[in-house]
Amino acid sequence: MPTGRRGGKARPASSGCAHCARSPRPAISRASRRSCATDCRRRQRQRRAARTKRRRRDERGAPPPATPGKGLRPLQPRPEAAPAKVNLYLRVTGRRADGYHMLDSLAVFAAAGDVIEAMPADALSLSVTGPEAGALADEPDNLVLRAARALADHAGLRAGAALTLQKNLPVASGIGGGSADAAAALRALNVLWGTALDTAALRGIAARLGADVPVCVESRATRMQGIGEILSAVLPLPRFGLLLVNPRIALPTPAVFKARRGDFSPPAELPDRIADAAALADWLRPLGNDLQTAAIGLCPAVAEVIAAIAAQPGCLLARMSGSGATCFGIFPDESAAESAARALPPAWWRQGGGLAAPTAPATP
Ligand SMILES: C[C@@](CO)(OP(=O)(O)O)[C@H](O)COP(=O)(O)OP(=O)(O)OC[C@H]1O[C@@H](n2ccc(N)nc2=O)[C@H](O)[C@@H]1O
Ligand SMILES: Nc1ncnc2c1ncn2[C@@H]1O[C@H](COP(=O)(O)OP(=O)(O)O)[C@@H](O)[C@H]1O
Repeated sequence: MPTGRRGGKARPASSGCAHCARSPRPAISRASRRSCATDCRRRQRQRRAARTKRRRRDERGAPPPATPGKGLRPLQPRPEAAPAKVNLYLRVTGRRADGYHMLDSLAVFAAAGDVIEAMPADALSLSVTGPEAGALADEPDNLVLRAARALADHAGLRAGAALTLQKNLPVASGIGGGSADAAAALRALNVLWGTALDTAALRGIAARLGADVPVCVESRATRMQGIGEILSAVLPLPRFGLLLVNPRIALPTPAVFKARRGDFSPPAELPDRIADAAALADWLRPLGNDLQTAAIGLCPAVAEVIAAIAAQPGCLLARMSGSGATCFGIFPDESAAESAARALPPAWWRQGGGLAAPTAPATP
């Protein structure tokens, strides 16, 4: 008759160890059988102790100890892309009582970007590498660490991680590098810590870190409204080449919003269909970037960069992204954008190519 165990599979009775009903091979010695029985008694004692501890904790109503969740944890760090955000148009539609501006913008994500990696560790740490790392040397509170703390708080964890940021994007440059890094850290730690939050929950945490962070969770073409937290899917965009150029002058976002003058703009009207890169540029042309004039006032090099991009063969539109000073050009394809990048002054930061693959599944 099978000797069943509570909630487990029935095991056959045997002449082996009396405690675990393990059936030793006939060749096994008496000494081995004795040692098996000793092991089993020890395991039984450990299981009993654990059950007693759990029961006592339940009786006290205490929560389980704060440790990372039990989801999948990568043995090797999976590099998490943090693609640059580009505002194809940006309209300032109003201002809230707290000083934040209401926006209407179409954000896309370039193949160029930073990279985050997260490894298991007892404490939280960040090491910054890459060509633009120097600009963050004096950063007192990197957005990557702020994102990690925000996720741990949300999940009620006391968890650590050794984070690495490969900083390729210029800092304070209107392409949301810090926001992309924060969003990538949330995604990487959501896996490492097994917190398994969905995209909508990650966006909620992201919104507490900065206006641009929610859109960077998925990194797909998205219309941003409100102060950046109201996100809606857009019609499929045609394939096009994207050139990014920064004159290597940092432009802080608050200063540009402060310098903006003039009326607010109405939101854009989105077409049903955009046939190709030329039609995309034609639609975007009148929509503008309402921060561009203010940015040029603070940093005249922005006008120089826009003129240089516009003069490249095949350029369909040249404009500033976000609060600058990075500017972008739309080209018929990736190779035209790459050629234009090579033709521009090497003293500028230039990246030509296409769009990034989305970094998270689309939110329903
Ligand atoms: C302008 C945009 C357009 O995508 O991009 P960037 O130029 O930063 O890349 C964003 O709205 C920037 O978002 P983000 O850089 O996350 O801004 P936050 O850290 O939240 O805010 C920095 C400061 O910018 C101003 N700010 C930001 C967003 C907004 N909708 N209205 C504002 O007035 C506020 O002065 C705020 O104190
Ligand atoms: N990982 C990070 N990358 C860039 N900037 C960061 C980061 N962490 C904190 N910051 C701070 O955030 C500010 C905005 O950075 P960034 O996102 O690069 O600007 P923008 O949104 O204009 O492209 C920087 O001036 C810097 O002080």
